[in-house]
Amino acid sequence: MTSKRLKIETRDHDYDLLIGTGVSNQFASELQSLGITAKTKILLITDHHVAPYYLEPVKKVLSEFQLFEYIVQAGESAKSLEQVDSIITYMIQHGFDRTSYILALGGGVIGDLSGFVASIYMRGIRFIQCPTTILAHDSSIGGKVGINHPLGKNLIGAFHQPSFILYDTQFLKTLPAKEIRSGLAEVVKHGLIADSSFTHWLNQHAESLLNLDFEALNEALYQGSRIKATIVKEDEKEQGIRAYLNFGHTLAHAIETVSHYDYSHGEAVAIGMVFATRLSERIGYISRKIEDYYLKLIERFQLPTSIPKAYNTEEILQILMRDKKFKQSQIRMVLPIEIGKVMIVEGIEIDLLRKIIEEMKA
Ligand SMILES: NC(=O)c1ccc[n+]([C@@H]2O[C@H](COP(=O)([O-])OP(=O)(O)OC[C@H]3O[C@@H](n4cnc5c(N)ncnc54)[C@H](O)[C@@H]3O)[C@@H](O)[C@H]2O)c1
Ligand SMILES: O=C(O)C(=O)C[C@@H](O)[C@H](O)[C@H](O)COP(=O)(O)O
Ligand SMILES: [Zn+2]
Repeated sequence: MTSKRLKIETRDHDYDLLIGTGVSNQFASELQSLGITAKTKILLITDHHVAPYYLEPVKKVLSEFQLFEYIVQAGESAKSLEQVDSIITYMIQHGFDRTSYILALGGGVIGDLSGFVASIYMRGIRFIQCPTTILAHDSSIGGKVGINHPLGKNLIGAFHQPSFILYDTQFLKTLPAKEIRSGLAEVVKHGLIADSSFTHWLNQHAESLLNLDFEALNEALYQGSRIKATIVKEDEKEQGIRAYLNFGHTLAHAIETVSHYDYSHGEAVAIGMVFATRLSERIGYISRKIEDYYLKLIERFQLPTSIPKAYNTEEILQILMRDKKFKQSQIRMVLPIEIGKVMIVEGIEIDLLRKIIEEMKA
């Protein structure tokens, strides 16, 4: 595909997402147009899986800038206060100031961690997202940045919008199969919450997407990003419809925590979407036929749809009760009402959640 540009509009500032196979060769000129000069310090943050593939190529295209690098251990454990502390110490020691930038080169973990550091370093500096996973088409847009607490996922964070997103889909060619499937779960989520024709398109293109057919992939990532950008524009701080982007996440975050992150985020979201769909059918918002359509779609992407028997239901429920969508202990969830449409439902009975969790332990 030729590259595409999408404007992300937020109250704080607008910024561009530049997406396409090979767009990293435009990286330097894009940074210049943001006003970044050779005097600006840029801290490249990446992880130890991504670094061997892409750190040197990115440093090469950005060689005219004053680059520093910080490599963290790959995986969810990097989203921790200890990691934030070490990066901030490095930045202070290396003279980073309020004109400096952070560049997040990696998946959602690196984007969330780097963005969080940017949001608090000297009360906030600018940052750039350079996503390297399919999933990060979601995490790089919209400014939700943060880290985990041992008691739960993403419980510490901020809203801090990036200044620019450069998404070179060529970087996806080294993704392990598990991460391809995981990222596609969030693409499917974008279809299911907002666009029935995109959902049907995804159903037809599951195989090409799983095989990293770049034409299909670029299209899917652009459409998913467009859906996310539209929602973020309308409700940047999640006062209303931004919660739709949380479809599947109420249970997902609990599954990730209970599994000690053995389940990837996208896998857990897949289980969570099946859970929310089943709940919606039980309450009577959707038919069994639509429930089946959702289940089959998620299965087509080779994603998990059940909960391991060994997981303790009461522990899952306890973690789930800390969901950020709940208000004054009232259970609020995003449930599907037709293909491509969801709504927020309040006052769900905990016993019904318990029953469905038990049923899903196939
Ligand atoms: N802020 C948001 O709006 C938002 C949205 C969705 C998810 N998230 C967060 O994103 C995180 C999940 O992101 P993720 O799935 O990208 O996980 P990740 O960043 O852990 O990446 C997954 C794995 O793939 C490796 N990897 C990354 N790019 C690679 C490449 N090009 N080639 C080979 N290996 C590569 C990583 O090292 C890691 O091992 C979760 O913490 C989730 O909570 C945030
Ligand atoms: O951007 C959003 O809003 C989302 O909910 C996107 C989700 O895919 C993402 O996993 C997000 O980090 C979840 O947010 P949280 O507020 O429930 O932690
Ligand atoms: Zn998510």
